[in-house]
Amino acid sequence: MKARRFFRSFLFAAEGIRTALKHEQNIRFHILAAVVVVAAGLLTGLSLLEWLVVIGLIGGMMALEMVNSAIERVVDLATSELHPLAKQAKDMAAGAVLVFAVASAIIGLLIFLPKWF
Ligand SMILES: Nc1ncnc2c1ncn2[C@@H]1O[C@H](COP(=O)(O)OP(=O)(O)OP(=O)(O)O)[C@@H](O)[C@H]1O
Repeated sequence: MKARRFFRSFLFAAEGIRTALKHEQNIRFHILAAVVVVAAGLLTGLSLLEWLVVIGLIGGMMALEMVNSAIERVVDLATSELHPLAKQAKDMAAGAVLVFAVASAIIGLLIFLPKWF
């Protein structure tokens, strides 16, 4: 019974990922960026620790982008009117994505640049 519930939750999560891929252009951009980074990593040669960091950042970025999209939907569901709290919620969620993206870019540069130059 528990295993069935776990499996159902897994299916719902997979459905969420499919929805994000279908409707969110940002997610598709992140996938493209991830493919480029992984290709660069394979060509450059990364240590195990560096791969762990890169994979963690890629996964974190995509997960955060999906949470941002989920927050946008919940806000839109809660109100169709302009409300300062709706703006704050959406802007903070977008800000969280930006913070993680900037940190990821800096970490990526710190990993790759010394190997290239
Ligand atoms: N109900 C609302 N009340 C007040 N401000 C809102 C509301 N909905 C969106 N906004 C604000 O309007 C701007 C654009 O919002 P929008 O929902 O188009 O988001 P977005 O970031 O362009 O997302 P996306 O295009 O990925 O759906 C943002 O600053 C957002 O905070």
